[in-house]
Amino acid sequence: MLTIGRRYLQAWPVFLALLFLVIQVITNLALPTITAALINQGIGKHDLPYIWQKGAVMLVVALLSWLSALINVYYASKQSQLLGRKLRQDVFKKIMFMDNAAFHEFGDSTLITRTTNDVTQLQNVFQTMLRMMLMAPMMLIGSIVMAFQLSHDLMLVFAVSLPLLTLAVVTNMMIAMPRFRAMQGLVDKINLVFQQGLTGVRVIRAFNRDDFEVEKFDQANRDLTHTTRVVLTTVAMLMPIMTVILSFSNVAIVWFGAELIGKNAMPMGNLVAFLTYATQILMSFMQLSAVAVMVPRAQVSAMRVREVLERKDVVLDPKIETKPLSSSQEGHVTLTFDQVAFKFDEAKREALSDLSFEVKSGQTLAIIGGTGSGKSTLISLIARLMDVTHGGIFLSGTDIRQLSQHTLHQDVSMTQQKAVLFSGTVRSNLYFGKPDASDEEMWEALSLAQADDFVREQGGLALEVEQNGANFSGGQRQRLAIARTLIKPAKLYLFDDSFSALDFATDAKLRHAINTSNRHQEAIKIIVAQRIATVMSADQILVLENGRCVGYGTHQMLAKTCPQYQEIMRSQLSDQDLEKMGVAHAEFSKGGPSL
Ligand SMILES: Nc1ncnc2c1ncn2[C@@H]1O[C@H](COP(=O)(O)OP(=O)(O)OP(=O)(O)O)[C@@H](O)[C@H]1O
Repeated sequence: MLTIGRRYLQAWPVFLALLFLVIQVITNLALPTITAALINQGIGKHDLPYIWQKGAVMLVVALLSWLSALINVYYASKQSQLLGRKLRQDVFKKIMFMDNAAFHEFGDSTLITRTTNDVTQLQNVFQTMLRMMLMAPMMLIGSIVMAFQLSHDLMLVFAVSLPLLTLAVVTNMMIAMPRFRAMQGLVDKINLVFQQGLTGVRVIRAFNRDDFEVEKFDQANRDLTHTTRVVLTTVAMLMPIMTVILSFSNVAIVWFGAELIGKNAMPMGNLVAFLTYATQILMSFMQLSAVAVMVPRAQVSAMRVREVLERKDVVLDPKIETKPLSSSQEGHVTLTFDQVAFKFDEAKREALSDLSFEVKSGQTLAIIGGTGSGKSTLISLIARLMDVTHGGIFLSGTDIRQLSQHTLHQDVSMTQQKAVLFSGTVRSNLYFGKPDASDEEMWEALSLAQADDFVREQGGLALEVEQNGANFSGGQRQRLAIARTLIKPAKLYLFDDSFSALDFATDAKLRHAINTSNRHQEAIKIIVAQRIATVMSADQILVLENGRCVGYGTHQMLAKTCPQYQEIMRSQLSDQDLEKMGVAHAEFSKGGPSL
C-alpha cells in the first residue's frame, strides 16, 4: 500500500495536509487546558477580565482548529481522489496493453473488480490516512500527556479501560481479518456469474437453464451477503463495547475526581479538562481501531491492484526502435515465417510448430485447418498479441520483435474471429480504422465489405451501434468489422475466420472486391477460413493440423497431393462439385473413401 502511496500521492499537497493536521491536533489539545484555567482562575476567583481574555483565546484557537481541519480535508480529499483517478487509469491502460496470455490468466471479471472496487477501497483508505489515521495516534499520545499533567491519580482509570479496549479491538480484528480477502474474491465471483449470465443470456434461455443460472447467481449472492454480514456485524459490535467502556471510564473519573476535589487535591477546572482529555483518548483509540480494520482490507486491495500493474509484459518493445516499416518501405513487403513455434505457458504441447513460409505484397495466403489447429494463434503472432517461442517472423527482413508494437500495428489491420463493435455509430466504429476518414472513404470501405446496402437502408453512417453491435445480425456485424479493417491503410490485412457468418455469394463478392480494390491489391492478405470455397482462389493455401503445416501450395496442388485438404474438400463439396473439379474426384478415388 505504501508503494502505491509513494507512486501516486504528490509530496507538497500531502505535506500541507499533514501540516494542518498537526495544527489541528495542537489546537484540540490546547482547548481543554485553557478551559481548566478559565474555570480555576476566572470562574473560581470571579475574575471577569480573565474570563474575557481566556474566552477570546479559546475563540481564536477554536477558529484555528476549524480552519486547519478544513484545509486538511481539502488536501486529503483532493489527493485521494487524484490517486483513485490515476490508479484506475493506469490499471485500465495496463489491461489494454496486456498480452493475450495474461488477459486469459486473470479473467475479465477480476480485472473489472480490481479496476473499480479495489481502487475505490484504496482511495478511501488514503483519504482516511491523511485525516484520521495520523490524527488518532497524535491525539492519543498528546491527550495522555496532557491528562497526566492534570492528575496522576486519575490516570489509573486508563490502566483498566485501555487494556479492556485493546482486548476488544484485537478479538474483533482476529474474527474480521481473514474474511476480508474472501469478500473481495466473492465480489469477483458475483461479477463473473453476472457477466456470463449477461453475455450468454440467449444461450441460457435456449437451453432452458434460466433457473440454474438464477440459482447460481443466488448462491454467489448469498455467499457474499453472508460473509459481508459477518464482517460488518463483527466490526459494528466494537462500537457499543467501546461506548460502554468510555461511559464507565467517565463515571469512574467523575467519582474519583469528586473525591480529589473534596480533599482539595485538585481544582474543579482540572476535572472538567481531564474528562475532555479522557474522551479524546478513548475516541482516538476507537478511531485507531477503525483504521486497524480498514488498513488490512485496503492492503488486500493494494496487492490485487499491484498484481495487475506489476504483471511482467511478455511482449516487449525494443529498446532502440527499428525504422518504421511504413517509412522504410515503399509499397512492397514480404512476410516470412522462419521455423516458428509457439507454446502457451501452461500448455503441454506447442500450439504451433516449425512453421516456415513466405508471402509477398499483393498475394493472398489462406489458412485452413480443423478446430484448434492453431489458425488464430498464427494470426495473433503476426500482430504481436503474443511473441513466438522459437524461430522468427520477419517483415521485409526485419524481425517483428525489433519493431515497436505501435509501429507494427500501423501496418497491420485485422478482423478477429469474434466481430467486435463498439457502442456508438457506424461512423465512430469506422474512425477506429482511420481517424481522419472522409465519408467517401467510409462508403468505399462499406461497399467493399458488402455492408453499404444495409447501412444505407437503416440510416447511413450515423446509424447507431449498440453495445457489442447487438442491433445487427452476426453477418452484418462481421461485415462492419471487415469494413473497419479495410478502411485502415495497411500493408498486411488479417482476417481471422471473418467470413464464416457470410453466405457464399457475399463471401465471394467480398473477396473479389478486396482483390480488385486499388488500395488493397498491393497489400498482403491473410485469410483464415473453414470453407474450401473461401480459400480456393488464394495464391497459396496453408493447411494446419495440430499446429503443424501439413500442406502448402495452390488449391489445385493441394487437391492432388494433400490428404488433409482432400478430406476437408470431401466433407464440404458435393459429388457434382468434385466432379467439376475433375482432378479432385480422380485423386480421391485412388485412396480415400468413395465420393
Ligand atoms: N489461452 C490459451 N491457453 C492455452 N492454450 C490455448 C489458449 N488459446 C488456445 N489454446 C490452444 O492452442 C491451440 C490452438 O488454438 P487456436 O485458437 O489457434 O485454434 P484455431 O485453429 O484458431 O481454432 P478454431 O478454428 O476453433 O478457432 C488449441 O489446442 C487451443 O486449445
